[in-house]
Amino acid sequence: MTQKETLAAIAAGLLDGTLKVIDCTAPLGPDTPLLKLPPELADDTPKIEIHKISEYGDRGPFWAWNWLKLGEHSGTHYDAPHHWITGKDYPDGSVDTVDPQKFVAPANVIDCSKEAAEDPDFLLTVEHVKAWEAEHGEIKEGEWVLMRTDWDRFNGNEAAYLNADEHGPHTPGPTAEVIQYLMEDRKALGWGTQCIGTDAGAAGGFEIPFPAHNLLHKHNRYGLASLTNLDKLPPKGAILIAAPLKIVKGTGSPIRALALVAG
Ligand SMILES: O=C(O)C(=O)c1ccccc1S
Ligand SMILES: [Ca+2]
Ligand SMILES: [Mn+2]
Repeated sequence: MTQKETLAAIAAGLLDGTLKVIDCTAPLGPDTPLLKLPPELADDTPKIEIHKISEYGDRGPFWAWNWLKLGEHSGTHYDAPHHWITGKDYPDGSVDTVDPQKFVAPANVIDCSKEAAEDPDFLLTVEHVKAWEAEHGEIKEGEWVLMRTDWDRFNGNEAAYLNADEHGPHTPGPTAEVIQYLMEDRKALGWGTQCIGTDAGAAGGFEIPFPAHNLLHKHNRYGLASLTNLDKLPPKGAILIAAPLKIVKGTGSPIRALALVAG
């Protein structure tokens, strides 16, 4: 099949509905859960605000529009290499300089939903990833690897989504070795999760603090956080559209994550 025929088939599938578009994005507004870091360590992203400029009234008779107070790393969002000190020097490491060719790519979805339901501190290991590859096929260079935990079910309740106690947040994520493996052995495009960030909740206390951020961006690769509806994606075969806003020198951006899935 030629590229033209491939595109024509995609167009036909989109129009007749046999090629499904799955929304992998959480609602973005004042109720969006945001990361809470230890106050003695860091400042946090402020809550999202949506301010009305006009709504067909005396300040704009025929139109409605708002202005936003919005952090780059809010809701379903994209982490660019400049987000982390290990990626700070890449000339193509901010959201406005990442090659757009990287904004559409195949996705591997590793289902950890049962493990995460049993243990909120569940960590995906290289053994898990290799067992998954043995069943579904190898992760190929340039593909996304997404950790399905169905944590999006808590997204409407910030306390449940962050799941913190006196010891800190308890949310699932990867070991450092998994990210090392995906970056160095598989040359994956990046790593995505359904939790507040690409790292596990306890990752601040790991030997390499926040290893997913550290290693993804050290390798000039990308992260996705707060994804939804990964339960609607197959283990392999989906195409993920994950394009950040072209924020000048931006370290990340809220995105509308969309997956193309064969019907
Ligand atoms: O990239 C993020 O939004 C994120 O998860 C994060 C940001 C800053 C510090 C730690 C983390 S864990
Ligand atoms: Ca769902
Ligand atoms: Mn982020």
